[in-house]
Amino acid sequence: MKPILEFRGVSRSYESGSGTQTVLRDVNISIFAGEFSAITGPSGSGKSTFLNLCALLDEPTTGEIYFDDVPTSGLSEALLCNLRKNAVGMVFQQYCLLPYRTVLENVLFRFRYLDMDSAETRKLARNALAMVGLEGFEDRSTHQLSGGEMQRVGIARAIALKPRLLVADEPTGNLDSAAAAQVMRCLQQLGEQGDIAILLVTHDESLLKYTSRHLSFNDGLLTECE
Ligand SMILES: Nc1ncnc2c1ncn2[C@@H]1O[C@H](COP(=O)(O)OP(=O)(O)OP(=O)(O)O)[C@@H](O)[C@H]1O
Repeated sequence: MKPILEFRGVSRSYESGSGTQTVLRDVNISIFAGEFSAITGPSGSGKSTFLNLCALLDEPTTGEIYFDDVPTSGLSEALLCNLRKNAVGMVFQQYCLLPYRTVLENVLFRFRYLDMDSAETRKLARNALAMVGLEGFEDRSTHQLSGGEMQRVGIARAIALKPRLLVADEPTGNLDSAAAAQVMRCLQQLGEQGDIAILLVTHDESLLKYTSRHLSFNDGLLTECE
């Protein structure tokens, strides 16, 4: 099986007044469909930097990132933009929902700027809501939802276009343990369907029981944990 995403010799440095700070060092990893990977590590170890590279929001300083076997450094900004829109879904700690809009409107937001038939987008949005267990919630306003429900709307929005890769930065960071478990089970089920690779950054090691792979960063170095 070919990886969805492959890092070969990737490093990322930032320049500042005080010199160069290397945040990721020689990262080599392949990410496959059906995997649900947890990414842990101390604060400042490079987790979000890695996630931003995976979501193609940033570029390596050295090395190459392959998306579906294609080296991304050779892609035009238009093609990269297309990949970001269609092939990558993102879930945020703060949910980032439109306030006082319905659940369905929030998921439909994923289709803005896309030239798609509205009957088709509504069908995809409803399917995505069903996949996260929110069938029947379509017409509720987001301010009537619990935190766990809001995050599942965030996941539905992220998967509505059937991305190849789902990246989630601390998606349970604002949730109590019961709601966090609900969100993790939802992500686990999505991963088990086998079409998508899920990358989850978390500080909470108790969530590792839901994931199929554990990657850990320490001072910019990636370790695969057993
Ligand atoms: N755009 C940037 N410019 C300069 N330095 C940056 C930038 N983004 C991140 N850094 C630095 O890179 C290092 C790693 O940051 P990153 O956000 O990837 O860590 P993290 O492991 O996600 O941390 P946390 O768990 O606190 O979110 C930090 O020292 C941070 O200050």
